[in-house]
Amino acid sequence: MALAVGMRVLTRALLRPWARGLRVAPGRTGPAAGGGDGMRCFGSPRVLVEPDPAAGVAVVKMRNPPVNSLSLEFLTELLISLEKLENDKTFHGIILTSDCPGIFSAGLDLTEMCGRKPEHYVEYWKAVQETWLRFYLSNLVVIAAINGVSPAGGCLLSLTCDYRVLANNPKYTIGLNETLLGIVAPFWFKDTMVNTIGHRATERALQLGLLFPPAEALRVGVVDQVVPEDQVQSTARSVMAQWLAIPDHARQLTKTLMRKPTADRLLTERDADIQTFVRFICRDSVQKSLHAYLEKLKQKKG
Ligand SMILES: CCCCCCCCC/C=C/C(=O)SCCNC(=O)CCNC(=O)[C@H](O)C(C)(C)COP(=O)(O)OP(=O)(O)OC[C@H]1O[C@@H](n2cnc3c(N)ncnc32)[C@H](O)[C@@H]1OP(=O)(O)O
Repeated sequence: MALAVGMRVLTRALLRPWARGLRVAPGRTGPAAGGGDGMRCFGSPRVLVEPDPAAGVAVVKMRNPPVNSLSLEFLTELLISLEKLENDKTFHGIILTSDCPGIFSAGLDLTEMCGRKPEHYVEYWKAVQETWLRFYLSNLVVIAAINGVSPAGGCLLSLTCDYRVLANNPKYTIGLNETLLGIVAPFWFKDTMVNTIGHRATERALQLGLLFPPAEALRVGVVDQVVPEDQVQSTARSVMAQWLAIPDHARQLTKTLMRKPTADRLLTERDADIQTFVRFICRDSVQKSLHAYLEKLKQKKG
């Protein structure tokens, strides 16, 4: 498909400067998680991929401690892993989960958006856009096994998936809480949420910066299933089997049909969106809010 090919070329071009110096980590030996045929785990320092070739599935574990914040390097590694799996005909689905106990992802890395130069903000925002586009439109079935708290960008990442399973732990809240930080969720964050839970629920959730605990997240539809913590991975696997039983080309085309109009909106306004982000993030008032928020996080410990 022209769009997919175009995006791939774009990704490669975008990734090249960031990817320089990144080395793929040597795989752990032994059978893949889920009883695969012994194919080695692979990945990079911040992303561990556990392949199960027999099932056509790979578990992608985010491991950017302490909180899986979506830094530029981490996003780059995630994209490289996704591209590698998409290019390997063995795989039809991935389960996206976390290797950091209690945290799925703390969202965008606040240090990438604070006290940096405008050129850095441009580079960072391109990576955030690219990650959203690539995950949102991936031909693979992508299931989020959400085993921790998932605010803002962490929630967005899970919303790009085809299905979300959340561990039933009251601490594991999920939502787009940007307004609480004095910032605004961009239109494509909002569109992704609208496509998932509808306009009215999104309007309320975004303005109030709601972080939903599991029962509430299920009720409003931010997640598809809430299960005991020790069943998140096994549930994600059974759901995956159900999705993989559908003829792949029909499922892929249907996914594109559903998601392309939303993705196209960003694709046509990509540069303008970068400019909007940079203008917004460079404002003194926004920088002050973000600094204050980061300080509050740091002081929590002391
Ligand atoms: C018009 C439109 C224009 C466009 C307008 C712009 C649009 C931008 C959209 C933004 C989207 C986002 O995702 S913004 C990010 C939103 N994210 C959040 O609000 C989550 C903030 N974090 C938390 O609430 C908590 O850290 C939480 C994840 C629950 C984990 O709590 P814990 O007690 O386990 O851990 P903590 O002690 O808090 O954190 C451990 C360390 O990690 C750091 N840390 C925590 N979250 C971090 C983060 N997101 N980025 C960087 N660093 C983070 C802390 O400062 C600590 O650093 P040390 O003290 O040094 O160890």
